[in-house]
Amino acid sequence: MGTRVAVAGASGYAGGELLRLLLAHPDLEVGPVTAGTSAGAPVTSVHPQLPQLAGTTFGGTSAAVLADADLVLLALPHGQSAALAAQLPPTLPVVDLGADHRLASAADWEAFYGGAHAGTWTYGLPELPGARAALRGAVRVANPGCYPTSVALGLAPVLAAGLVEPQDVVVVAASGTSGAGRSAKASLLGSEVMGSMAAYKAGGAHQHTPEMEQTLSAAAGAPVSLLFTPTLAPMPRGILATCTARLAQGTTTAALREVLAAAYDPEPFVHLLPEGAWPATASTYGSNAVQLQAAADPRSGRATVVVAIDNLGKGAAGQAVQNANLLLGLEETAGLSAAGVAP
Ligand SMILES: NC(=O)C1=CN([C@@H]2O[C@H](COP(=O)(O)OP(=O)(O)OC[C@H]3O[C@@H](n4cnc5c(N)ncnc54)[C@H](OP(=O)(O)O)[C@@H]3O)[C@@H](O)[C@H]2O)C=CC1
Ligand SMILES: CC(=O)N[C@@H](CCC(=O)OP(=O)(O)O)C(=O)O
Repeated sequence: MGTRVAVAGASGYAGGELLRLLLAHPDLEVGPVTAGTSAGAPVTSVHPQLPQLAGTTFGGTSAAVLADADLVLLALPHGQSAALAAQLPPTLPVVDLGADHRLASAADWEAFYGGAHAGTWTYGLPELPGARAALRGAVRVANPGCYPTSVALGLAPVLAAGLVEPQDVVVVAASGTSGAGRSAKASLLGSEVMGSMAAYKAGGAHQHTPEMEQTLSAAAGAPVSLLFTPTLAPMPRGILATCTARLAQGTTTAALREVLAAAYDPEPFVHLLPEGAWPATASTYGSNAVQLQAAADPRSGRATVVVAIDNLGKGAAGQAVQNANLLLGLEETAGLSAAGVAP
């Protein structure tokens, strides 16, 4: 029998994408599949795109059900993972797609999410320096947030190289509507989203701000201050993050690109585009790919790094499978594609 993977929150958007990836994975197979209000319903009634699971129904979510697997993927709303994970056998590998175990600072958790801080797990962004080795030896992994994945990959190398200043980083990012989860469907499918873009949680209020600062401060070796403005775009999937930061003295476009190329040329999923080409979400659609580009603007004194991902791919389920591969000692790229679906 292959390695069985349990998915909690399998009736959600991230859960559905996890199931799609697991069904195509050469070494993993779908184990217990659990949900909340959808428990008892056929999987295909929620995910008609997964005919291989005809005949399978969602189970109720409990530690006992999930423990009947070799690895557990938690795709539950924020605040729902910690209590459940605490009841699982400590040796059972778990990747949590939610935020419960991402932040080291209890004060930041309480300020942005509320409630008690559950603790910190190994942060699952394999392309960050040193992360891969830590993930290979980990049992519990906090999968990063969708926006923080894009921003960290864009800015960490240039901050680490001292090419931009750690203070006054500004990020404006657009997300597809699936980023808000299935439960937001009724309002997101309505006329208020189609044909319009809207900012939300602006003015430093978004819960991903401390997660971005945490990762980037570690990369820079100095505290990073960052203003993040998320926007909702009328598309089902994708994140386009536009990150700008003050240039350090003498930083050129060539220097930014050289550092990003050195960081990502060996990476199977992260692609620095040819100079002058800028990322588009469509190129990453349905994949675990990341596309990025950078330029220095001496006139404004700022660097721009633009990053595109699929929020459900590298922003959630793809990254979780990449982390699961590392935890289980499998080929890191197994079951994952860097090729997007286009047009
Ligand atoms: N969507 C995205 O792009 C990304 C999502 N994530 C994270 O993944 C997680 C899931 O997000 P997403 O798929 O978008 O959310 P959805 O709202 O689409 O799905 C939530 C899932 O959790 C289940 N659920 C809710 N409450 C409970 C409960 N009390 N007990 C058991 N199951 C419950 C739901 O089941 P049911 O519907 O049957 O009640 C559903 O399966 C979140 O933590 C999110 O932050 C991370 C990165 C990106
Ligand atoms: C469009 C939209 O609403 N996006 C969500 C993304 C949250 C999410 O999915 O959270 P994690 O990535 O932390 O798990 C938001 O901005 O809150």
